[in-house]
Amino acid sequence: MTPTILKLGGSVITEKDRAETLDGDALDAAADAVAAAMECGDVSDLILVHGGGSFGHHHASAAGVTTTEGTDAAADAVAIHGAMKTLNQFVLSRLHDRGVPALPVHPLSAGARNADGGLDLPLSQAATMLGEGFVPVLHGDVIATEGEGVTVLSGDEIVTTAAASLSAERVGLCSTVPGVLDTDEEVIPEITAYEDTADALGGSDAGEDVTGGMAAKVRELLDLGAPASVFGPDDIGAFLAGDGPGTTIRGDG
Ligand SMILES: Nc1ncnc2c1ncn2[C@@H]1O[C@H](COP(=O)(O)OP(=O)(O)OP(=O)(O)O)[C@@H](O)[C@H]1O
Ligand SMILES: C=C(C)CCOP(=O)(O)O
Repeated sequence: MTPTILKLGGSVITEKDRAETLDGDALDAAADAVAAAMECGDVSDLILVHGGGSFGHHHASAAGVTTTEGTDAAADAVAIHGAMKTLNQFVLSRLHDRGVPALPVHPLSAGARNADGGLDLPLSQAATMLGEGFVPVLHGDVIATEGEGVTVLSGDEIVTTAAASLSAERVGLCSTVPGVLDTDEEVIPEITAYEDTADALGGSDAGEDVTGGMAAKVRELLDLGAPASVFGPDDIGAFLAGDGPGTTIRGDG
């Protein structure tokens, strides 16, 4: 089994500058593209991951929790995790409306980080779901972290971890932008080293974001041993059909 992993950016499926606000039209369009690709056989072993948008990032920011700064307040952890489960439920129901057999996987209950930040995220549940014909849907979350309480786990880190442990064939990150943009706002077709694009790379312009926006995304994807595509919402279908839209990030692992 060589799955395809697609992340739906939180900035795509939510209104990132308004707390806990879904972008229903954008989520419908993404769900349409996934359902169409599955129905015509463009993709079969598909894992979906979604980001936090105005659900996770809003609560994480209010609690001062990031990928490295944790909290030991259970109420804050539950607020962040609960918001992400709410968003996950929206994603699942839009997929179910279209006949996609999606099942939730909540990382808080599955994995942990050690004191060095190393992530242990067992994914046998997702692998077994794939084998049974389901589409696992993971999401950015909080995760128990040695010495920090809980920290934020970004959807991007889930993507790279899952891609490595499940030997993903294809990896795609759908964000609001049509790819990684250079300083003239043109899509960069291929990135092989962080220094090539560092001048143009910033955080998220789409509201609160505790996980670092595009700069963090590129760093994460360069560490992956497989090529990954960053593209906009209009290119979900093209990606699932096997094209490499937007920017291809090709690190050396
Ligand atoms: N050089 C760049 N090219 C493209 N986008 C950039 C660049 N520099 C900064 N950005 C910002 O990065 C954002 C994408 O990162 P963001 O973390 O918001 O994505 P996401 O994965 O869709 O959302 P989330 O983190 O909520 O899941 C873009 O919307 C843009 O505002
Ligand atoms: C803020 C939380 C809880 C998840 C962040 O995931 P991301 O939006 O993929 O960076």
